[in-house]
Amino acid sequence: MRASNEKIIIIDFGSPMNKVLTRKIRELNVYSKLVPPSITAEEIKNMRPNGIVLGASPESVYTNKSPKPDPKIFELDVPILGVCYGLQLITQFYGGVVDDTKQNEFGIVEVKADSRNKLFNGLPVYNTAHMRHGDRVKEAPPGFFFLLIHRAVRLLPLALRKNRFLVFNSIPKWKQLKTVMIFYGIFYMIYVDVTVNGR
Ligand SMILES: NC(=O)CC[C@H](N)C(=O)O
Repeated sequence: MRASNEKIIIIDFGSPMNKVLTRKIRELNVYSKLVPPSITAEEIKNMRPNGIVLGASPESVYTNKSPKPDPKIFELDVPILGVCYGLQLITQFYGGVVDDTKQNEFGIVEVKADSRNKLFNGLPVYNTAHMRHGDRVKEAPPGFFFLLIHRAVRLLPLALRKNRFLVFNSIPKWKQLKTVMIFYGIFYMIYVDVTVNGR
């Protein structure tokens, strides 16, 4: 496979999954770099990434001690993907509500996709995802909407906001996503091997 010139920056908020994510992106022949939350938007801009991933964390976004990125990253003209905690950060930043479900969930769950969206072209409507969380997105921010629904709790918004396209070289089994979309949050761990149709 030919290496692409693309570069993805992953902000590490403390979960070991962020290292897995970094490696998985590299396996797609896309350069990826894991950086601490203290990195500034200016520093990221100078790295000229094609996309930014806000990674997972054991912390909860609504506490004081939770790590936060430089809010100016949201002003950069770079697509952002939020995974888990990253999704919750985006939700909170844009005025949605994240709360505590008071029950930790760890393992495989069934999720239902909005099949009208091209992101899910060629994939079954019902799928499984690997989850590890205690919090949920209770209310999506204005302009965002849920694209993946957990059967029990609606905590899987893959939210569309702006037409900023993030292009990975290819995503095996998600090859339709040569165009992975926009500015969005995703709680669906496509990079975890145990996720059917994920990787
Ligand atoms: N996987 C995660 O990033 C979890 C985020 C957050 N700590 C939660 O419990 O929901």
